[in-house]
Amino acid sequence: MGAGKSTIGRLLSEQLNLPFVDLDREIEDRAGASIPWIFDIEGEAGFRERECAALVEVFQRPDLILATGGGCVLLDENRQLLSTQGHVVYLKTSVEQQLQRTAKDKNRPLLQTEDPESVLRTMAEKRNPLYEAVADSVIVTNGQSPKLVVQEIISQIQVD
Ligand SMILES: Nc1ncnc2c1ncn2[C@@H]1O[C@H](COP(=O)(O)OP(=O)(O)O)[C@@H](O)[C@H]1O
Ligand SMILES: O=C(O)C1=C[C@@H](OP(=O)(O)O)[C@@H](O)[C@H](O)C1
Ligand SMILES: [Mg+2]
Repeated sequence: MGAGKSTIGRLLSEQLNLPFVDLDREIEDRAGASIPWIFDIEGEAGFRERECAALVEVFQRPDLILATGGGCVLLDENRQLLSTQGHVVYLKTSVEQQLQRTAKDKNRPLLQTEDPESVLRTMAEKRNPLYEAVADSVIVTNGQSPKLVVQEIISQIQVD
């Protein structure tokens, strides 16, 4: 969360002239409800089911740039799809930067706690190895403008 997936995904899609899909927006459209509402009514488990179903459907479409949510790597099935059928870019970001970038946004239910920093640290411990495992490219975003991150992705994809 706050790594810049949604922001950079959109900019990258414009640069590469490919359709852009934000998986969270896809989940909201399919559900006819917001992410906070889904978490509230169905819990994280309900959200993860919806996330998996949306991911499977998106992968049936032709080439596109996809921004997932940060927890999309938690399910084996999702990791399998991402690593076998996608070129995955891991936007590696420190907890300090995540905190700065998410501070004012109330739309991430998992961070609406008294201590978002410890939530993010616990998540990083569990998730960072999963991001490393599915990634084809790794880009550190700390202190880098979105424009620079996009340029870095394009140059890495061309090298690969
Ligand atoms: N490289 C960056 N440098 C500074 N701010 C950024 C960067 N990437 C994203 N942001 C800002 O951080 C916030 C969260 O970005 P977002 O794209 O929603 O992240 P994610 O989808 O990974 O949770 C937004 O306000 C966005 O403008
Ligand atoms: O990391 C997570 O578990 C989540 C990240 C969010 O997306 P972003 O990573 O785009 O904030 C969104 O999918 C949901 O709030 C859960
Ligand atoms: Mg996002």
